[in-house]
Amino acid sequence: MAGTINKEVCGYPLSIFFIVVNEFCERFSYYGMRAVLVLYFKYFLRWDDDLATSIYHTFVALCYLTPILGAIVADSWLGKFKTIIYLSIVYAIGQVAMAVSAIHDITDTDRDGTPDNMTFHVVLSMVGLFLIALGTGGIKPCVAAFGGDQFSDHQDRQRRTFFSVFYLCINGGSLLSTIITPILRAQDCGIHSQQKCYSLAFGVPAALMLVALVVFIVGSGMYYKAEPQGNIMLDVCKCIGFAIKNRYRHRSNQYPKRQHWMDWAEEKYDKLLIAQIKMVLKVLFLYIPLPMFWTLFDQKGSRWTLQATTMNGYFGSLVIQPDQMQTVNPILILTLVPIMDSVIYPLINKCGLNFTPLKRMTVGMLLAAIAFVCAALVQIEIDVSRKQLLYLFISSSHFYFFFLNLIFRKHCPPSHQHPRTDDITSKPQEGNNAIRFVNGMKTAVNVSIPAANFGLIEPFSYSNYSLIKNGKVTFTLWSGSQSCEYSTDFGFGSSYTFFIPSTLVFGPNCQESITAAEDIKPNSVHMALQIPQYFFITAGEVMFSVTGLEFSYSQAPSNMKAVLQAGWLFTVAIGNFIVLIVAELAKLPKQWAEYVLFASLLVAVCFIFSIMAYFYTYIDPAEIEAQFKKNVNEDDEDNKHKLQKTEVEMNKRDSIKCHDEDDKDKQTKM
Ligand SMILES: NCC(=O)N[C@@H](CCC(N)=O)C(=O)O
Repeated sequence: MAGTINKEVCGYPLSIFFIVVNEFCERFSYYGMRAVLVLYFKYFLRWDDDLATSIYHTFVALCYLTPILGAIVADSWLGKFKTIIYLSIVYAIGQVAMAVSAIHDITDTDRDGTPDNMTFHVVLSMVGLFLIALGTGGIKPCVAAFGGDQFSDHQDRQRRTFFSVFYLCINGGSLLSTIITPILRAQDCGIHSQQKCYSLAFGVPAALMLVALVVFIVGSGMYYKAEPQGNIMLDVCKCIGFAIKNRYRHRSNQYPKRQHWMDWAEEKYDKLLIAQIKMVLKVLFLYIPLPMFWTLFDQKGSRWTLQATTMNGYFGSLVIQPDQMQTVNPILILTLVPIMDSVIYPLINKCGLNFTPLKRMTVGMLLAAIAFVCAALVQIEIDVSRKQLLYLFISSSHFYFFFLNLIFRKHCPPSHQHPRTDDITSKPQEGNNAIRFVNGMKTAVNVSIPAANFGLIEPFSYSNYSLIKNGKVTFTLWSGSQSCEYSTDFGFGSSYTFFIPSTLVFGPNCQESITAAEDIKPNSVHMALQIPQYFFITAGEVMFSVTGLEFSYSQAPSNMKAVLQAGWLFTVAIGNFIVLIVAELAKLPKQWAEYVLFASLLVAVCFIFSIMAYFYTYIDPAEIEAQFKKNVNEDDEDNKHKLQKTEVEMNKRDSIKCHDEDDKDKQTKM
């Protein structure tokens, strides 16, 4: 580090405290918003699964395309500090826009609980997501590098510890937010009507982004702020462009071939820069198959969350929301990273196996493929249970309504017979339960719970369905001035018809009198079945992602570490685009088949990657650079030597000349 750090605590610059806290809050903000995003698309904006998944992955892809932009702005223009400040403001505005877009009351003019001008909500949320992608991606390559800048050259150990703590902060922030924001989303809130509280679920991440910004600004006086060094990316592009042009100009056979096509830039560019670009290109070539890993990895937040909505979230007395299942990933990261580093890798080494970074990444890919096979098996289990439920539904409702029709005909004149409300034939969304009442009494009955009112149910008539969350619910039934209570427990995704018999006696409770018909059974496949797929994908992430980050850093030349980091993040962006393309092209009718397709594609890509990795030779960029510098110095020494020799000879000649002239002068004077 070129600057001086004044304040240090336990050998660490105090400034990194602000950077680490900033990262924690920023990742909380990002992952918290992302955890509920696909459900917001589906249930608030009312998009179908495919559109929700497509827009989700487009957003994630954009978040990993913008790091290139952030790196260019920081390196060539504003510097990292200012780039982080300005883009964090953009980011916070985006989060606020998302929170506002989720307030249904803004356009709910008829106050029925649903937005009346969906265009307003869609446009505002899309603008918000664009600003967030610009902010989060833009600052991503800057914050880590800015943290690294705070250390002096002799603080290598501390810098390494900083990066570990930094990674743990990422996952700590992500863990907390993926627990908290789904809880906030599951709350009911609103001014005129109570709806799922997406505005709060986006509002808290917005507040955390503001905290991140304030914390970063508070540390301002303590940072080492390196000046922008000029845009290395531009130099790299120009050098590659020149090499291609020069090669094309000299395409005829009369020109001797060069060892590497980049050597055609030698006429104009420094040999060291050319060597550095060769190192980068070698790694970038190896990156080509990597996006497929991210294609599978990032479906945790979309397809897997949607899968969880069709499952049973009861863990004893604890109820897990579908989007909260994503917390399994950071929990496993926080435990698996230390276990891998201190137990698994040393054990493999002890067995005499050379578990190189590229081998680890290959195994990481295979683990991700296994995770998708697990997801497919879970999906098959869900599909089978649904088929059984549909059969049960058809048989129970047929029997039930045959029975009701008999009662209607007996008690009710044709003019009073009301048509039956449309039966639900598929599982209610979001793990809710669809409930309706049938009034078999000769008087009207009002049924209500704190969260819903079934309204006044006419004699021998049906109420509409109401969606009710899981857990214990107490219904209050009113007829004139008489009332009674009926309580029952609901699971996830069921449908019930409750029958109020003509013989109902109102009293303190009517528990025994009301009969329930289970039209659709609650979700029976337990969410715990998703744990194996989360375990495999996270173990894969530790082997692939953590190793990949380290590999990208260690194989990059000193002045292009950021270039390769941007390249690494670019593979994540491409991976998310592949989800869109494959899902769109394949259009498989069965979800499990799509999971198997993705797993097979990753195995195929993994095979190609292992062949490429076999031919890769690891390098020590610092050594190569030192060699070049030595050669240049030796050349310089030679040149200096030659120059000195020439100067001496010239001086000699001059002095002889001078002597001659002096002699001549002397002779003339004499
Ligand atoms: N477990 C998620 C995680 O650690 N994510 C990191 C790295 C993501 C990536 N694709 O490189 C993060 O910075 O969010």
